[in-house]
Amino acid sequence: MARLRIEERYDDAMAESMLAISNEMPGLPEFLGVRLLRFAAGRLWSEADLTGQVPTPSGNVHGGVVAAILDHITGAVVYPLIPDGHWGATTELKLNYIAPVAAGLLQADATVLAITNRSAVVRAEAYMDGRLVAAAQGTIAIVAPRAVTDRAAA
Ligand SMILES: CC(C)(COP(=O)(O)OP(=O)(O)OC[C@H]1O[C@@H](n2cnc3c(N)ncnc32)[C@H](O)[C@@H]1OP(=O)(O)O)[C@@H](O)C(=O)NCCC(=O)NCCSC(=O)Cc1ccccc1
Repeated sequence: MARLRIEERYDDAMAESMLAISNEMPGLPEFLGVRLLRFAAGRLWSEADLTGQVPTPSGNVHGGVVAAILDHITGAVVYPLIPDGHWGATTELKLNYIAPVAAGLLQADATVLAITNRSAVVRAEAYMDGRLVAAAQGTIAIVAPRAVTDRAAA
């Protein structure tokens, strides 16, 4: 497969489908209250109402909640760029907590910095009241469906 640019890979129908699926299905996004808002080629915007999240003893939202949200959007942003049925498997994610997060509305966005046929490097940032509170960067492996992998190995 030839190396394609992000704009050439972008599938708007897949992006729409991701918005519908991710915002309706139960699971971690529902648990965290995170909603995907909008995709563009290699970009994703989201928000999460952290009002109901259990705070740490210091009264702030647990860092793991913010990490899970950034993990979710760094994976999700890749889907409109990869072949239908492939899996975006996060293999590494590093994160800086920059400021304490109080209960309220968190805004987070993800950007694909680079993508090949096998992996993507993605950056994500989280904001509270316009202030940067966390930044992450990760590697997403692009994994073919098992049936394709199994046929190639046979
Ligand atoms: C698969 C790979 C990434 C790379 O493996 P490779 O270099 O290709 O090596 P190899 O071929 O040796 O396979 C190794 C093992 O993988 C298995 N396998 C292979 N292909 C498939 C397949 N198609 N489906 C299922 N399994 C498959 C294979 O059977 C073998 O299993 P075994 O060891 O025999 O039992 C592996 O390192 C891995 O799974 N890492 C963990 C990633 C992870 O769980 N990340 C966190 C969740 S992602 C997330 O949350 C992001 C997100 C957010 C929002 C929305 C959506 C997404």
